[in-house]
Amino acid sequence: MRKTIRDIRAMKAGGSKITVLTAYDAAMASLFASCEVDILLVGDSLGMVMLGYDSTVPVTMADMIHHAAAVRRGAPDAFVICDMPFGSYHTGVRDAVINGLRIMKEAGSDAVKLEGGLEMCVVVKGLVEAGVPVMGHIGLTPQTASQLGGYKVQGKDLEAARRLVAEAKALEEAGAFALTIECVPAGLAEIITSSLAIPTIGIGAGVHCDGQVLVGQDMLGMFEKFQPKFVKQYASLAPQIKAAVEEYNSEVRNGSYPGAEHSFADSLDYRQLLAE
Ligand SMILES: Nc1nc(=O)c2c([nH]1)NC[C@@H]1CN(c3ccc(C(=O)N[C@@H](CCC(=O)O)C(=O)O)cc3)CN21
Ligand SMILES: CC(C)C(=O)C(=O)O
Ligand SMILES: [Mg+2]
Repeated sequence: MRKTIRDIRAMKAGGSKITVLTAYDAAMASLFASCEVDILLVGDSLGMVMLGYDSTVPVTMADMIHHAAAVRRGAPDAFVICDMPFGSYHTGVRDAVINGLRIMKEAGSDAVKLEGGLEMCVVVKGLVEAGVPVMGHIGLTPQTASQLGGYKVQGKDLEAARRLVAEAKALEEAGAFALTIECVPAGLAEIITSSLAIPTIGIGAGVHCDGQVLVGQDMLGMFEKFQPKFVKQYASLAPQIKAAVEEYNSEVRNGSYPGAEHSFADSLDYRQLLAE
C-alpha cells in the first residue's frame, strides 16, 4: 500500500524516523522500494550524478519528468517526491502550478519539492491550493548555491539561524507537508524540528531531524566526483564495479569468456552449410 501524506506526518507524531533516498531510474527505484525505504526522492541532483553537469541549474522539466516517470514504473507503490527544477517555479505562481501539475500528471509523483524560504511561500501556497503537495527545502539550496558562496554550511551566525527558523515556520504555515533541511548545524536543525508540526528531513543536518535523506549513489559508494562530509558510504560499489569490468576485459581478451555455459549448443550438422 502506498503511503499517504497523512502517514508521513503521523511518523513524526509517533516518533518513527523517516528514511528517504534519491532514485533516478526504474532499476534503483525497484531495489530501494523492495527494502522498504519510506520515500523515494527524484532529486535534481540527477543533473550532477546522472547527466554530468557541474550543478543542478541546467536540469529541465523534461529531465525531471523523464526520470520521475521511470522511478514510478520501477516502484509503483512507493511514495515518490520529485524536485521542481531551477526555473520551473521562479516566474510566478501560475507557472509553478502548471509545472507542479505536469509533474503529478505526467510522472505520477505524489508530491514535489522546491527550494527557498520566505520568497517561496506564495508559490507553496498556490501549489497546495491547486492540489499539489509540497515539500520545502531550506539551508543549503543548491539551485542558488552561487548566491550562498558555494556548497557551504548555512545558519552559522545568529541572524542566519534566526532566518532559517522563520523560513521553516513560514513554509509550514504556507502548507508544506514536510521540510528538507540541508547543511545546517545539528543543534539548529533540532530547534527547527521541535518548532514544527511537519516532519523535517535532514541531509547534513544532524540526528535530530525527523528523517534523513541521502543521494543513493553517494551512500552506495558509486559516485566518485565529490563527497560531501555528511555522506556515509554503506557500500563501496565503485571499486567493485571497476574490478568486475577489469575482469571482464581480461576474460574477453584472453578468450575465457564466454565459456560453454554462456554459449548456445549446436544441434545441426554443418557439413552441408560449409559445402555451399
Ligand atoms: N552526489 C550528490 N550528492 C549530494 O548530496 C548533492 C549532489 N550530488 N548535488 C546537489 C547537491 C550538492 N550538494 C553538496 C555538494 C557539496 C557539498 C560540500 O562539499 N560541502 C562541504 C561543506 C563546506 C563547509 O561549509 O564547511 C563539505 O565539506 O561537506 C555539500 C553539498 C548536495 N547535493
Ligand atoms: C539531496 C536532496 C535533498 C536533493 O534535493 C537532491 O537530491 O536533489
Ligand atoms: Mg534537489
